[in-house]
Amino acid sequence: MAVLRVRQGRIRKDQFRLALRPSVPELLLRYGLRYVASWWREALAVVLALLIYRRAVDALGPVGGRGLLVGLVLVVAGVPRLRAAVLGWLLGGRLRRRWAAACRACGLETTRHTVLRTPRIRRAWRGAAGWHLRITLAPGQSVDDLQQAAPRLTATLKLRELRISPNLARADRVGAVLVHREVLGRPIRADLLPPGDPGDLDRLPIGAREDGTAWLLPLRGSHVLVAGATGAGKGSVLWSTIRALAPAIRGGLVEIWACDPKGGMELAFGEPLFHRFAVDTPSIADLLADAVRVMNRRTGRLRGVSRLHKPSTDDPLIIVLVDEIASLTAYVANPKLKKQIAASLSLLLSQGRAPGVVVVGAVQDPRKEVLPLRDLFPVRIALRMTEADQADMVLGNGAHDRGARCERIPRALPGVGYVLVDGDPTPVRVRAGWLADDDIRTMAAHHTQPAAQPPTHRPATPPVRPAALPPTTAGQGWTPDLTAFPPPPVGRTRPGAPGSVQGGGKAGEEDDPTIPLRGWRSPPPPALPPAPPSIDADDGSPEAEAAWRAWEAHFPGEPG
Ligand SMILES: Nc1ncnc2c1ncn2[C@@H]1O[C@H](COP(=O)(O)OP(=O)(O)OP(=O)(O)O)[C@@H](O)[C@H]1O
Repeated sequence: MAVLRVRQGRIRKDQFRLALRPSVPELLLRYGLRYVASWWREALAVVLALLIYRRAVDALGPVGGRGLLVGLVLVVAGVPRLRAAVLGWLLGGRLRRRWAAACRACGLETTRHTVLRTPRIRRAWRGAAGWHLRITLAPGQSVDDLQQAAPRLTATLKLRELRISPNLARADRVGAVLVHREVLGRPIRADLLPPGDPGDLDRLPIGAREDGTAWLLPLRGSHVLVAGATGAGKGSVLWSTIRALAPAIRGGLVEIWACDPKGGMELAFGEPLFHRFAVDTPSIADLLADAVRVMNRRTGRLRGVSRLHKPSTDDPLIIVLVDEIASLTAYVANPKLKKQIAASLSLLLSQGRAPGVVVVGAVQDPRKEVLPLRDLFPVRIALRMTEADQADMVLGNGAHDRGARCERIPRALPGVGYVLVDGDPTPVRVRAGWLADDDIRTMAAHHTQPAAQPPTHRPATPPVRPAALPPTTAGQGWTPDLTAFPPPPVGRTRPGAPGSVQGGGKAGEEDDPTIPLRGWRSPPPPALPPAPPSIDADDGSPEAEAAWRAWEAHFPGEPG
């Protein structure tokens, strides 16, 4: 600080001097003020505690006073919200000091009116994974400056991760999450998640979020894309979704039309849950063509009546579930089939949301060349990726900078990924529930479809013996009572033998995972319908109409 001294009212060259060194009182004042500004919260807390103690001693005596103080501390420590508020208030001061020092060290300091400024924490609260901040940028800064400095700030503040997200309403404000610990480190048992409500398909509980709340997937009126490298846990997202849908499947409100282009390796052991199941390219093409036809009919029926299909037992929500969707869009060798599949998928993705034909797809490689329809999925989940730019391909531009560091998710954490929730641009870290093979077997045995359905290919396994269904009250929060359906006895039998249901797990992971159903004789397999006409042939000609009528004769329950 420079002090200008003027003598005799006029400034002359030899009549003033600059005091370049601060005086002792100045130093005392400066550091005293800084100390008070830094520690005033702690000091205030001590003063308040002493005041309360003195008052309590006056009123209740020394023992009563101490008891009251201890009681107060216990109440604050015992009530999580109170504890978080008090700790947040107390530690917030120290956090602000550390943050300001880190910003200075990382060059995030600007000068205004000779005052040095750093991005300022306006609000801070502690979450399960670390601190959540609301920050006001210093003059002359933008959110990009903070995002560029994020790796340096992460190291300076000794964090696991730092996520910076812009505030869409004000350019000078940003949100930040200082992640200190991995809260999704342990697998989440899907059977411990809340069961899906058959009436609420907008919020399916399929895992947990980093803040400890349930990860809810909106499915009705949407399409969902799950992207991740091999072994990233895409299967667990698909199975958790099926688990959450199981009560609705059983209640007849949802039909799953499953396609497993990998020859049934991933989905085959949930086959009893599926309304239709296809494992080879021609039958998948037929399944998708049929989904397009149902969608077109529904669109015609709903036109002018409703803008969003409401699932009912007569008109269920159809979920076209595709594992490794790139096998259908990029790796099909037959050009005609490839074209037909591409046409069906584009129609379903562009028009299927409103009439209740929803696509849920998994993909390893999210590049546009592999999945040109990527942008037609409104809900996207990015699991572990191999390259940094793939997070942006899935979640949108800038997602990686805002914290979706998918390439840094450890291999040891399958099922962990990032999603965007409720239009918030900050990616939320999530982990899908994990269903062991036995859980999938039990679920498949307990939640079979209400009625046998015409399959697109001859089922590899006989249907599970049907259990008596409890009365369902669709849409009124019915939850399945699993205790009413004891699991079938588990034992060893020849895989694929009559009277056995193929077990779960990836093929080859378990040597003989089968469930024998003693005394149960397989019913004869249902008559196979003729091959469906291709959608290219649906040109309104009498021949095409006749072909479709022959095909539809096999589906008496199909809404016309
Ligand atoms: N949510 C999860 N929690 C715990 N473990 C999981 C989870 N998801 C997957 N795993 C484990 O990771 C392994 C690989 O998962 P999964 O088969 O679902 O990956 P994927 O992405 O579908 O791989 P691929 O594309 O090769 O089929 C599983 O066998 C399982 O052991």
